Amino acid sequence: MQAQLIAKDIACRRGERLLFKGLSLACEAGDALHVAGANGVGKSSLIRILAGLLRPFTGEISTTGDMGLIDERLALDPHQPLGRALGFWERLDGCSDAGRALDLLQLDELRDIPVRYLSTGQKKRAALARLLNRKCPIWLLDEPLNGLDAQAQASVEALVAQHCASGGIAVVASHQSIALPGGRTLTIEDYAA
Ligand SMILES: Nc1ncnc2c1ncn2[C@@H]1O[C@H](COP(=O)(O)OP(=O)(O)OP(=O)(O)O)[C@@H](O)[C@H]1O
Repeated sequence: MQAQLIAKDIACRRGERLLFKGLSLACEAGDALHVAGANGVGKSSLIRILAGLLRPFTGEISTTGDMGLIDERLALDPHQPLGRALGFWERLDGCSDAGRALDLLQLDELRDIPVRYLSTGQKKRAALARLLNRKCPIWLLDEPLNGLDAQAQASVEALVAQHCASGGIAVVASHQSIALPGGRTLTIEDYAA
């Protein structure tokens, strides 16, 4: 079955504030979508709603295919060397070609460094390596370019393009511009409540 992600008539309330309402989107296999907007408009909230981690105030989400989320929380043991921390998930995820992600993200030489010592950009690349190893069709990326230099940003854009070219879906929340295949953008301010 092909990947699909559909959100219908979503409203989001945080605390006492309605952030946005009437937001719908539909992504099919191969689609990428840039979720844009200023700080605090609700980009992360939308990503968390799509991931099933936050209940929408109104509306419904339906998905076909597994989802993988990258946000500011790094789901890797900070006390383990990077190679071992990734290895833990590789075994759980049944990943057979773990070296590929380390290569693609230029992490090979950091294998023996404890995760807590990695720089911001290195941690972001480690999170992407874990996502690649999971081989899930729907990627939800919250500010994936934060902390990355220009070369690493271009690598992320290339990885997303590759993922979509092979039938994946990518929804990317970013306050900065990002080159995604198809160039579709959803601006949260357009749905301000
Ligand atoms: N648990 C919460 N209770 C109340 N308000 C919250 C809660 N979580 C977030 N907010 C508020 O909801 C708004 C949207 O937050 P969100 O993190 O989704 O914005 P964002 O567009 O991703 O911002 P940024 O670009 O700064 O990451 C913010 O004003 C934030 O303060």
